[in-house]
Amino acid sequence: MLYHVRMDVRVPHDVDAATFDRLKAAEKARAEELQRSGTWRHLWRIAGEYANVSIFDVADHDELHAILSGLPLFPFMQIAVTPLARHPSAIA
Ligand SMILES: O=C(O)CC1=CCC(=O)O1
Repeated sequence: MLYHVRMDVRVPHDVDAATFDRLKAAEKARAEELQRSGTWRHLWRIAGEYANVSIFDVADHDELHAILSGLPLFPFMQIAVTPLARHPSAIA
C-alpha cells in the first residue's frame, strides 16, 4: 500500500544542539536505508518549511506506524498520514 506522509519537524527551543545533530544524522541514515530498500519511495522538502512530503510503500497501517514511530526524529515531528488508492484515470 502507498501512503502520503507529511512530516513537520518541531525543534524544541531548549534542545541541546549536539544531541539534535546526532538525531538528524541518525534520521538521515535511516531514511537512506529505507529509500534503498524501496520502502521510502519519495522524499521531498517542502520549500521554505522544515517539513517534508514522502511516499511510503508498505504492507499496511501497522508497518507504516512501526516505521514512523521508530524514526530518530519521531519525538520531534508532527506527522500526517494519508492512505492512497489507485486513481481510475491514472495510466502508470
Ligand atoms: O528534515 C526532515 O524533513 C526530516 C527528515 C526525514 C528524513 C530525513 O532525513 O530528515
